[in-house]
Order: sequence, then C-alpha cells, then structure tokens
Amino acid sequence: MMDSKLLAIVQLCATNDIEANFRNCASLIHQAVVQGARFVSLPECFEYIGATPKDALSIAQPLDGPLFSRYRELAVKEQVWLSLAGFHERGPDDAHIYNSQVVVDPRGSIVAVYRKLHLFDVDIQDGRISESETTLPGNEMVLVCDTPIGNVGLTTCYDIRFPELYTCLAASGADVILVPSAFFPSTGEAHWEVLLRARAIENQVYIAAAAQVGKHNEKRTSFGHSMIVDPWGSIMGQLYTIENGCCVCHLDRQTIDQVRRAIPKWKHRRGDIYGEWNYHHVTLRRTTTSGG
Ligand SMILES: O=C(O)CNC(=O)[C@H](CS)NC(=O)CCC(=O)C(=O)O
Repeated sequence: MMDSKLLAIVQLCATNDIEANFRNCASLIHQAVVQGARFVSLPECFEYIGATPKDALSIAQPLDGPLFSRYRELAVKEQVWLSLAGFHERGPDDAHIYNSQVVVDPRGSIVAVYRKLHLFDVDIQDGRISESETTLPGNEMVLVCDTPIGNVGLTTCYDIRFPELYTCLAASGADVILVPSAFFPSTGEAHWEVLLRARAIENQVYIAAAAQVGKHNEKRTSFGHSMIVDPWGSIMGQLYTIENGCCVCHLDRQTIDQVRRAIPKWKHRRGDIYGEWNYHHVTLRRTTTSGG
C-alpha cells in the first residue's frame, strides 16, 4: 500500500503584493496536493505582510469578503483542507484587526476560526514590536475534530511560548497542533526548534509549524525553518531557509499511542499539587463532512 502523505506545511515569503501572494499560495497548495497532502497549513500572514503595522489595517477584510472567498475557492478546486493563518481579519473598529487562523474544508466551508490569544509586544534585537497596537486578541482555544489528519489544535506563532495552551489542547484530544508563524530571526535562531520540539515531547503530539521565510521588505525578515515534529520530538521534515516550498508527512495515531504507552506521563501528572489547567474550556469544532 502506498504511504499516504496527509499533512503539508508550506513555507513562503509574503510581501505587500496581495495578487502575487495569492498566486504563490495557490501554486504551493497545488504542489502539496500533488504530493499527497489532504490538509495544508499555510504560515501566519500568508496573504500579506506590509511595511508597517498600519498598512495591515488598510487592507483588512472580513472573512466573508472577496479576498478570503478566493482562498476558500482554492480549497474546493484542490479538494483539500486548508489552515489559513494570520489572516488580517477586519476588527470591530477601523483601528484594530484580528490575527485569525481559519480552517476551511474541501467544500469551501469555514470549519473553525481561531484568533491569536497572545500578542507579540516585545523589545528584541530585531526591534521593539507591539502587535497589540493594531491587533485585538481572541478569547478561546479551538480544536478541530475529525479531519483527515485527526484532531487539530490551532495556535499561532508567539503562542508557542505558552505551554499551558498546548497542554489544554492535547488534554482535549489534539493529535496535531499547528503553529503557523512569522518568527523573527533573532528569537528564531535562539528558540524556535527548542520550543517546537519541547511542545511535541511534553504533550506527546505532532507539532506542525509552517513559517514565513526571508526578506518581506526593507524592515522585515523572517526566520523560516518550517518543520513537522513527531510525538517523540524527532523532526520528520523541515524546510530550512528554502523560499517557496512544502513538506509533506504522514501522521498516524499509532505513533502517538506508542509514545504514550512508553512514557505514560498523563497518568503521572500531579494536578492535585500544582493545579489543573483550564482543560475544559477548549472549544471543539466538529466537522460535518467526512473529509472528502
Ligand atoms: O505582524 C504581522 O504582520 C503578523 N504578526 C506576526 O508576524 C507576529 C506578531 S509581530 N509574529 C510573532 O508573533 C513572532 C513571534 C516570535 O518571533 C517569537 O515569539 O520570538
């Protein structure tokens, strides 16, 4: 039997050219599908990276607007599941957007919307960054159930630094957790791989991180190194600093079960000592299609 390759992560370098970004995403999604992907995860800000945060406000559209509709049509055309992350979703007022990860099924229906919970307000070597100046945080954890790659937890970029979120998603039944990103070079070099592998090991789930790479404009560069990590913490596939590529991997439930039999840490947790996290507040999005 042929090994089916179900999950693809895409790596690309978005700019402020919305048309060029669309063509590039369409071509990369097609490439992934040709290689056997049934679920394709795009990096944060797949559709646009502007020169300044204010530029993003001017291009933001609602999810039922024309731009997002074109991406939904891609899912139908390619008969594939898509995670479209870091879409600049128009917010409640002209001064704010949401950083939204949207899962679309092969019928083109929106199955789930996850709005980034943790906003990147920091002072690092790459500069002083204040995502919250233009972006409002979401308020819920989201798990998409019963896709062709299993139960999919949704997180975005800076979220990777908050292990509680991952443990809540894993405890709620996630098989794989997506971390679409646009990481900065300085923190990417120091932290990216360690954080991704740690989240996979401690939660015994697959971690799939599609990332932006390269120079978007004069002021902004991203780290790249998209990767899929298995529940043992091994890197199954990675894209280093390749511009415009995808990486396709087969995920299976047996590997998760095997790792959990070997190290049954879920039975060993001492929630009675250090407290239980908010496990029961994960929003489950059940899918209505069989997954195509
Ligand atoms: O700004 C946009 O256009 C969209 N948003 C992003 O790219 C976000 C916020 S600036 N990037 C991150 O969260 C990087 C996190 C990171 O690099 C780390 O945690 O070290």
